[in-house]
Amino acid sequence: MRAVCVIGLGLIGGSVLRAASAAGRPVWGTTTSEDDAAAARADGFDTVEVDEALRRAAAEDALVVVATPLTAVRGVLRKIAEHAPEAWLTDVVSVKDPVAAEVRSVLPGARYAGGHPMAGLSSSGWAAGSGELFSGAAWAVTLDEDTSLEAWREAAQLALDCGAQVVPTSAAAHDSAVARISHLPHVFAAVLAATGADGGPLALSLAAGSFRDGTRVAGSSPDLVRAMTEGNRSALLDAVDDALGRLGAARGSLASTGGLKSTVDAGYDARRYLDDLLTSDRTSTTVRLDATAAERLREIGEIGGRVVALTADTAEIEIPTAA
Ligand SMILES: O=C(O)C(=O)C[C@]1(C(=O)O)C=C[C@@H](O)C=C1
Repeated sequence: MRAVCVIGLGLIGGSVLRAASAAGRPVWGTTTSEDDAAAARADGFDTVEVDEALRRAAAEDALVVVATPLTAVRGVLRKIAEHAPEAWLTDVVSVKDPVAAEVRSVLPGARYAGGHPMAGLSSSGWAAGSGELFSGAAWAVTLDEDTSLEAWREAAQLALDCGAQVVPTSAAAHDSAVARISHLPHVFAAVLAATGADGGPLALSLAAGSFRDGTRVAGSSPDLVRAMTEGNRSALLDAVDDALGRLGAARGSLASTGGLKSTVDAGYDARRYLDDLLTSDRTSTTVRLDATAAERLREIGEIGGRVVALTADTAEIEIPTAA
């Protein structure tokens, strides 16, 4: 089993390290946080300083996983270029196009496929992580024209070892999807929390389920939220525009007719669809891919003992999810 070297041992990196280790892979990690390093060591994990971690990655032909905030990625890639310029490489950063662009410019020899586990908590740091964080979660693994299939397979295998479900996507399609279902919710949560707080102590002392659910991620680390939302600026602007259009329509309708029917009905239908998706007894994931990506994935055939099946005409991919 290929060894795994994790750079950044916060909530996500720390959870990858634990899960990969539990899957039986040799693992070590490195972090600039003294607290996270000490906590990881106390839990029995091998942590070393970054140069040593990367020298070891080169010697053992390990998979290097970048698990730092987007703002630190360029510096980390430069370090990797110094010690392991042809590394097997993936990352768990929540935007994919900017990371892929950095890899192309700083580490052209790396065998890279981007990754993004769709799991998190509003708390951060090693102590908040767990080897089960990704269990059953979707994990995007990016496939673009210049992605090597071997690198894609390595990144997908890590996701499977962490108990996640692989969702293949291009970096650009990922970024616009995630702008809507992750970055926009973080902006909404911030706006909602601040708007509710403007209602004063009475409003907050009456706050119950809807306000708590809608504002939960407003309690996430502001630095991390800013790094992911600002890092996906263009796609997020489109999503914000779309949402503003809907809010404007809701306001217009409320002001003119007093009715919110179309707003509420559209939200209800969307949420019911999501619930069906989450609760259905799925034995496979179906993702629509463009024809080129589908054709390339067909070459992989199988990852982690699971067959990747493509339906011929529609360029959809079915990945059985049963472990
Ligand atoms: O559950 C949370 O607290 C999260 O914010 C997790 C969440 C999200 O759902 O938006 C946030 C960022 C990650 O990149 C992926 C998932």
